[in-house]
Amino acid sequence: MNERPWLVVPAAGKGRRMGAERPKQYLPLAGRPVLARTLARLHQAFPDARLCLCLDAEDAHFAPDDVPFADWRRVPGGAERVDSVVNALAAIANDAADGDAVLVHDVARPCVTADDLRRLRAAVAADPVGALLATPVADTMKRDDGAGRVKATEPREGLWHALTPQGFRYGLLRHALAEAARRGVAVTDEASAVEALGHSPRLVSGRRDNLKITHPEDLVLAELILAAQAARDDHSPDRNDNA
Ligand SMILES: Nc1ccn([C@@H]2O[C@H](COP(=O)(O)OP(=O)(O)OP(=O)(O)O)[C@@H](O)[C@H]2O)c(=O)n1
Ligand SMILES: C[C@](O)(CO)[C@H](O)COP(=O)(O)O
Repeated sequence: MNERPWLVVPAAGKGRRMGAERPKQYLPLAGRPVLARTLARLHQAFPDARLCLCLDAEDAHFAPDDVPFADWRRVPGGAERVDSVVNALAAIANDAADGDAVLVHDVARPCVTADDLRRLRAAVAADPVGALLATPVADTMKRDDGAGRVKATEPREGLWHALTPQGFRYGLLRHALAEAARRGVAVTDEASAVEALGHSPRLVSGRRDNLKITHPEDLVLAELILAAQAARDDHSPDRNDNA
């Protein structure tokens, strides 16, 4: 496996659930756009990585100065997240080898730590199928009856929240996504496409504070998480990267 991973960052979403005046990746988070924060975390862990950044063709907010990587390219986003990832994999087809590691990370997850990123990368290197960060479900799970009442309490044993990054070898991931599209399999993350081939990606237990900014209150939480992480880690570059 090539030592320099490929990073695919889907950042072409509209942020409809956020309901802001611009896509959530361009909202300020502790003084910088969410996109800049997320890319800074990825760069901290993988300074030599090759980045594919999926952006909406009509994106009017992107600032190239927010990209800290030397080796990066812009790729047009697709209609859904999975289409953005497919576009990214197609864009690197001439440069990527089937055995190269590709880590896909939502731009909307700026609180991922360098430690989790490196552990995920190591798991991907060690596992022929691939791996994803995930965290065990901690709450009691209810199923509704479709009319606002509880139908059942579902067992939570063995249930995990899928996070990102999710990492796979280039050839397997491209094949899995193509097959999922051909068979009409619903794909909300990379792992589900690989699972549909009959494989079992490895679950790498990640931090619960690797939240996906989705709703307005998540932005407030993310700001608190970044502050707590910076206070915990004297060496965090986030302490000095507000410029
Ligand atoms: N067509 C799309 C849709 C989503 N994404 C990206 O996929 C990640 C996860 O998507 P989500 O959180 O659902 O983001 P949005 O699509 O922006 O949000 P919403 O569903 O509320 O509109 C985000 O980093 C988002 O930018 C993407 O690259 N291309
Ligand atoms: C990939 C993902 O972040 C895993 O939790 C998630 O599936 C993407 O979120 P979406 O709301 O389904 O786009």
